[in-house]
Amino acid sequence: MRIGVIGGGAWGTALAQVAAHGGREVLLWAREPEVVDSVTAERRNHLFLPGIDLSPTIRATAALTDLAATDALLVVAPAQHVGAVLAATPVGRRPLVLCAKGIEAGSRRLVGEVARAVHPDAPIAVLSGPTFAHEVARGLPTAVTLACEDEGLRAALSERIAAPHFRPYGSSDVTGAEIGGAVKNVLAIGCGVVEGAGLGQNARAALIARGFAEMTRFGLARGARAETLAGLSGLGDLVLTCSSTSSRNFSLGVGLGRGEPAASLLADRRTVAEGAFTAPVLAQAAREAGVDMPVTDAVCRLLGGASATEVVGALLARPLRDEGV
Ligand SMILES: NC(=O)C1=CN([C@@H]2O[C@H](COP(=O)(O)OP(=O)(O)OC[C@H]3O[C@@H](n4cnc5c(N)ncnc54)[C@H](O)[C@@H]3O)[C@@H](O)[C@H]2O)C=CC1
Ligand SMILES: O=C(CO)COP(=O)(O)O
Repeated sequence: MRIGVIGGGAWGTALAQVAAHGGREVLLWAREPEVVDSVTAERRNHLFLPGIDLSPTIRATAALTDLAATDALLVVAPAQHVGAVLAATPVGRRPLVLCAKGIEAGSRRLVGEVARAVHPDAPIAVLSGPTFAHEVARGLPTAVTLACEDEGLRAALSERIAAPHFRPYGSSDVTGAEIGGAVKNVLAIGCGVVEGAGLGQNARAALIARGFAEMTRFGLARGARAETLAGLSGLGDLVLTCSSTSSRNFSLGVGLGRGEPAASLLADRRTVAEGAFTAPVLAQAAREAGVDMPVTDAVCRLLGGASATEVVGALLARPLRDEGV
C-alpha cells in the first residue's frame, strides 16, 4: 500500500516518517514550497518539524494531483482547510485516513462529514490519540486509535501504519474518535488558562474531569461510544494536551490566563491551535443538541476577551449539582 500524506505541517511530517518506517515509500504533499524544497534537498522540514532527519523514502510534492499514484491518503491539513484541500485532490475510491482534530466553522461538520461530502465513494478512517508530533518523529513510544467501520480495511491500514514505536488500536467508532480529538483541544485551552492564571493543580484536575464529562455528554448525543471517549483518542489525548506546554492549545490558554489578548496570541502564528476555531462551533453545536458544555462556553468567553478571574468565578458560582455525566 503506497501512502500519500496531505499536509506538511508537524503532524503530517511525523506521520510520513512513521509510514516510511522500514524503507516504505511515502509521498508528502506540502502547501509551502520551502517545505517541499527542504524535504527534497535536505531531508528536513525546517518550518514545522525542525531537527528531525527524515527518511530518504519520503518524497515531497507541491502538486496534489501527484497523490493519484498512491493507494491510501492520510489527511493532515488543519480542520478548517480539509474541505478545500480534498476538493483539489484526486481521491476516487481510495481510503482517506483523517488525522485533523476539529469541527468546521460555518457548517459545524466533523472532518469525516466534510470528507464524505467531497468524496462520497472514499472509505473513511480516523487516526487520533495522544501524539505530540515531535515525540512520534523521534521514535518515542506512542499509541493511537485507528477507527474505521470496515473491519478488513481497518486491519490493512493498521498493519500498514504500525511501526515498532507506533501502535494503532482498532475501533469501529469513527464519530467517537473524531469527537474526542476535537473537544480535547478546546478543553486544553481552558487548562492552559488555569496554568497561566496560577489557579493551581487542583483546578486543572477538576477541569480535566469535568471537561471529560462534557466531552462524554456531547459525544453520546452525537452517537459516539463511551468506551471510545474513555480511550486513547478521548481521555488519553485530553490528559496529554491538558498537561504540557508542548501543546499549542494549552500554550494559547497559558497566554490568555496571563491576560494577553487572544487576537495577538493568534496573529501571525504559523502553527495551528485548532481549539480556538473549534470552540465557538462546538459551543453552538452543543446548544443545538441541548448539551450543557460550561467549560467550552467558558473557553469561548476567554477567547472573546473576558478575564480569567471573571470566567472562573462564573463557573464556580454555577448551581451545585450531582457529579455524573
Ligand atoms: N502537531 C501535533 O503534534 C499534532 C497535530 N494534530 C492535528 O493535525 C492537524 C495539522 O496540524 P499540524 O501538522 O500540527 O500543523 P502545523 O501547525 O505544524 O502547521 C500548520 C499547517 O497548516 C497548513 N495550512 C495553513 N494554511 C492552510 C491552508 N489555507 N490550506 C491548507 N493548509 C494550510 C500548513 O501548510 C501546515 O501544514 C491539526 O488538525 C492538528 O490538530 C494531531 C495530532 C498531533
Ligand atoms: O493533538 C495533539 C496531541 O495529541 C497536539 O496538540 P496541540 O495541537 O494542542 O499542540
